[in-house]
Amino acid sequence: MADLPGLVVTGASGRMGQMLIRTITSSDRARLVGCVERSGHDWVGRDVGECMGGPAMGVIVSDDAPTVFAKAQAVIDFTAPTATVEFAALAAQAGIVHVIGTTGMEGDHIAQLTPAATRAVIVRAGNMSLGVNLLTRLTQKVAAALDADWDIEVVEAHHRMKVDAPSGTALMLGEAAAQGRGVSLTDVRDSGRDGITGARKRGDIGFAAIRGGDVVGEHDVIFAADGERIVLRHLATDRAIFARGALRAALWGIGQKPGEYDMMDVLGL
Ligand SMILES: NC(=O)C1=CN([C@@H]2O[C@H](COP(=O)(O)OP(=O)(O)OC[C@H]3O[C@@H](n4cnc5c(N)ncnc54)[C@H](OP(=O)(O)O)[C@@H]3O)[C@@H](O)[C@H]2O)C=CC1
Ligand SMILES: O=C(O)C1=N[C@H](C(=O)O)C[C@H](O)C1
Repeated sequence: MADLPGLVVTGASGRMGQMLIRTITSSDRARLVGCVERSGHDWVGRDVGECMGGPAMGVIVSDDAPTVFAKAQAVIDFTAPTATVEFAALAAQAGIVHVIGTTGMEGDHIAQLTPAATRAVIVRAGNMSLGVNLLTRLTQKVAAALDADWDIEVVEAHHRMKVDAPSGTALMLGEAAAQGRGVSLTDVRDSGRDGITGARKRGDIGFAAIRGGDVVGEHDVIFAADGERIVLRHLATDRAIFARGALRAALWGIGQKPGEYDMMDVLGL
């Protein structure tokens, strides 16, 4: 057991934090060696199992990331962009793998990961599930096969607590569609339509976001032409799919050279 790779979870109290803790502690391929929450959080200093309403796990939640990272081979981080940038520097200092599930990262956040990736492995993806990563490849292939007579729209739905839009997954799918078409998403992205928007511009890739209830995550990529429509769809009904993907990414990352990777690399897609 002590030989298994040691993993840390940041944002331990979050929806994904708790799912990751359950996934790691029920796996026979890794062990949980630390949990991090921000200073002042009422879980800090308490056993994480008890915080989650179950038996003690022997892991005390800490707000001291550098000390906890020093005991681990990888950290799995589903938090928020500013926190993730800070954790990337600390993971690089400790020389451990940093698996990033955090979405809503803007260009400047992503640029700040580059120095860390010269010293350590970073695996980052807007969606860690096998299904979505397969859908991403399919989207690229379908987009490559069709011309701009086919309008591309990405529609996503998530729970009422989600703070970023379009979702990280929607952007992954949009990027794949743009790549398939041989264009840059920045040049053709159309998100947040409201009011008199004018007719749709040929070649644009549109995004629409629905927020409500407890929806785990739903994504449609629609290819709409005159007289016909293709819809590629992924429905997530359980956050365990993301946690399993993140665990797989952490174990894969431990054997790699420093650099920035994504789930396509991990899954070999
Ligand atoms: N890539 C993927 O496959 C998936 C990605 N996600 C993404 O993961 C992220 C988290 O989602 P979810 O678990 O639902 O969100 P939650 O809000 O439930 O959890 C976020 C956690 O991060 C902590 N956190 C936020 N900011 C900081 C900070 N500055 N320092 C330390 N901790 C911080 C929060 O602590 P506090 O409560 O104190 O704010 C909380 O514990 C989102 O970006 C989401 O889009 C989600 C699912 C799948
Ligand atoms: O915030 C979420 O919940 C999710 N976020 C990711 C995203 O932004 O795509 C992945 C998944 O859809 C759930």
